[in-house]
Amino acid sequence: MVVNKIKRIGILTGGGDCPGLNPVIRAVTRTAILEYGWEVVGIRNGYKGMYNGDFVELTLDSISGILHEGGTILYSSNKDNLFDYQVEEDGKLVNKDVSDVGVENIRKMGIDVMFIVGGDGTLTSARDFARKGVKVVAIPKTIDNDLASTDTTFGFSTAVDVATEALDRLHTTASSHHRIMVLEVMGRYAGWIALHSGIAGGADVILLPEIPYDIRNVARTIEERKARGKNFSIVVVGEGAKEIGGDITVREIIKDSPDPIRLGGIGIKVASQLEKLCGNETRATILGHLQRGGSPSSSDRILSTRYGVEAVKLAASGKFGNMVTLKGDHMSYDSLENVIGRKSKLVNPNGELVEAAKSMGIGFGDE
Ligand SMILES: Nc1ncnc2c1ncn2[C@@H]1O[C@H](COP(=O)(O)OP(=O)(O)O)[C@@H](O)[C@H]1O
Ligand SMILES: O=P(O)(O)OC[C@H]1O[C@](O)(COP(=O)(O)O)[C@@H](O)[C@@H]1O
Ligand SMILES: [Mg+2]
Repeated sequence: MVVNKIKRIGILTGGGDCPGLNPVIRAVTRTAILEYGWEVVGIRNGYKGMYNGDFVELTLDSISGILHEGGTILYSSNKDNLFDYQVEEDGKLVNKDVSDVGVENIRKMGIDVMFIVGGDGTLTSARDFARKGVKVVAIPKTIDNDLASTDTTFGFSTAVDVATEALDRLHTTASSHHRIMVLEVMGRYAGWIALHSGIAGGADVILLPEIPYDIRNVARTIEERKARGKNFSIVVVGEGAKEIGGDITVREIIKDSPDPIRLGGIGIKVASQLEKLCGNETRATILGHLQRGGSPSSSDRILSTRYGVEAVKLAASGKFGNMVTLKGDHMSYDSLENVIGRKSKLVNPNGELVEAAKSMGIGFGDE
């Protein structure tokens, strides 16, 4: 019954891009057209496109060949909060709530349901549009894997693969030169990418935002390796890692971004401290946006497809104001109110994975 009321859906991607966005767009479009006979409209550049009316018709043809492509054919933005949007009025720049303009634009386009793909920021706006009466179905995305309502987000596995490959490559050059190699990876305040790639890439030390470290403990782990005849070491640092009693390292503040802090620089700091303490030549690599670009892994393609198909089914059954989730191996959903109300999902310092790593002799700098 609900199905018959939907004729046209819209889809937008917001926040930092990540591998898997194109497979989600493809899954939503194909399922909507093939299973339900709906029309699909893409909204370009995240919420900015909703404000400017930047819409594009999505057809089976136009989404063909994007499954393996990184990025998003709809583009993305981590600025442009329509509830607090910068506009020019009487020659002055002022911030205003222009969300009604966005709602009116999608109404004029005949969009019955909005599919919104994003992380905590994008989904905060999605919740606010749902509160205004827009029929919203949300799909979680972030390489950081820090959204609490779902077990795993797409993009994470690809980011971990990229970081793991970087560690494999750093290993050989570290060994040739008896160096300490420090790799800084993304993740904001969550250490998932650092922990997973560190284990997969055989790191000797993993520094996480969730486990503040003492650099002397890190140096001791490296010295113990040297005593066993290993004169090189690999350290993975999550960008949000900090010393015990210390602060996060901020790279820059992006003023017009609702989440203005950009982390970065901790890898260089750790490398220079270790060079002094251990005496080995030390180099730092900041992996940066290589983790976000490029083709999604096969598991991310599958996960994105599952999220996309499930989101369309959720809309067809009239369950609006929800985000699709993965719980164990089951697709489910949670209300956007709950999703946004929850704290970020962080690494448990006493969890099984950290304990397993410690059992393997990996140092975390805390002891
Ligand atoms: N607190 C907020 N309230 C409403 N919208 C927000 C908020 N934070 C971010 N947004 C909007 O969500 C989008 C993406 O934000 P960002 O946090 O950078 O990415 P992500 O969705 O990956 O978390 C931007 O359009 C931004 O304006
Ligand atoms: O691309 P930018 O603006 O430099 O932002 C970098 C940040 O975005 C991320 O890559 C992804 O974060 P989001 O999922 O919240 O967009 C973080 O890991 C990183 O700290
Ligand atoms: Mg965010």
